[in-house]
Amino acid sequence: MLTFPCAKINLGLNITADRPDGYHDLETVFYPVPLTDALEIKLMDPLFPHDSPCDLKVTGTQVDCDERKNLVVRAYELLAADFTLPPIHAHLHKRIPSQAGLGGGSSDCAFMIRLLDERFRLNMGNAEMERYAAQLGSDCAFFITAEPSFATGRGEVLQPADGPKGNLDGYYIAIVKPDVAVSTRDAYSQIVSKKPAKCCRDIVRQPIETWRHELVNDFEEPVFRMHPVLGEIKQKLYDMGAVYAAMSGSGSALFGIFREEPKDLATIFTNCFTFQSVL
Ligand SMILES: C[C@@](CO)(OP(=O)(O)O)[C@H](O)COP(=O)(O)OP(=O)(O)OC[C@H]1O[C@@H](n2ccc(N)nc2=O)[C@H](O)[C@@H]1O
Ligand SMILES: Nc1ncnc2c1ncn2[C@@H]1O[C@H](COP(=O)(O)OP(=O)(O)O)[C@@H](O)[C@H]1O
Repeated sequence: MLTFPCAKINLGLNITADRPDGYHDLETVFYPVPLTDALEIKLMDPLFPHDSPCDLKVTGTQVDCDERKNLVVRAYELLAADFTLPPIHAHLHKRIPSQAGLGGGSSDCAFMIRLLDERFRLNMGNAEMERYAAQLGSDCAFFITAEPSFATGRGEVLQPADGPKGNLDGYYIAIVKPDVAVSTRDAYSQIVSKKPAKCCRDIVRQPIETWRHELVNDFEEPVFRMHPVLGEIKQKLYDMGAVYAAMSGSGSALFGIFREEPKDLATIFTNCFTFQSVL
């Protein structure tokens, strides 16, 4: 059985408070984008010699973590503690860049939970799958439905991001991934949390032309200070005609939203993806 875990971008991201558990409260609009990994599972032959009941092979772009610690394996182990699951082979083909703020690892584990639920008829509803996903990472729960969502709490409290102006159907989204790695934990350590003047959910309901002046990702200021090239890429996306451009999550990927398909992006940026936003 095969599935395609998608990436996300953050339309606005405000870190609103420090929490006693060491995490931060935030407000963000998660928006799914059709840049995907591929994830397949197959039943393991009972005679196949195995160390782990989830035998994972990873291909494609590099992931900086041991296969046994991969979030796909951790999702299997989390469910295997509560459900009877047979041993499986999993194949993950990575296309979503890592340490990009695009939620690639989070998406893989949420899609693994969905895949296991469907294949082995675990009969979990979305709410139960979201609870499992949230145990693996703060933004994992969003990927269970991967619908545009307004997120609060650690990122796991989700509501539909309603409002027609938040729907980017027909627009082109360009994602640029510079050769800079940003650790999410380090990025959070640079943040001074505060409530925004206006909530990002309300701003994305406004006409997209207003976003440039109102929609903020709080990580940009400290991360651009550490890596000025990221601010330069954001400006370049505006110079190329983006109606809105920002960093995604804690970086280092930048995205631009365009009315017309941006031309020659690949000649300007070495690692970039463009697609029309159709949900
Ligand atoms: C910043 C965001 C914004 O969407 O995305 P990415 O840039 O990673 O895509 C998310 O909050 C990332 O969520 P996720 O990547 O799941 O984070 P986790 O694995 O739960 O936590 C990694 C580390 O980030 C910090 N962390 C994370 C979430 C949060 N609300 N407060 C935090 O302080 C903690 O230091 C934690 O140890
Ligand atoms: N399936 C996976 N894909 C990507 N990263 C993974 C995966 N499983 C575990 N990881 C670890 O999680 C970290 C964060 O995942 P990543 O996809 O880079 O998220 P983001 O770019 O949103 O911060 C990676 O640097 C890697 O060490």
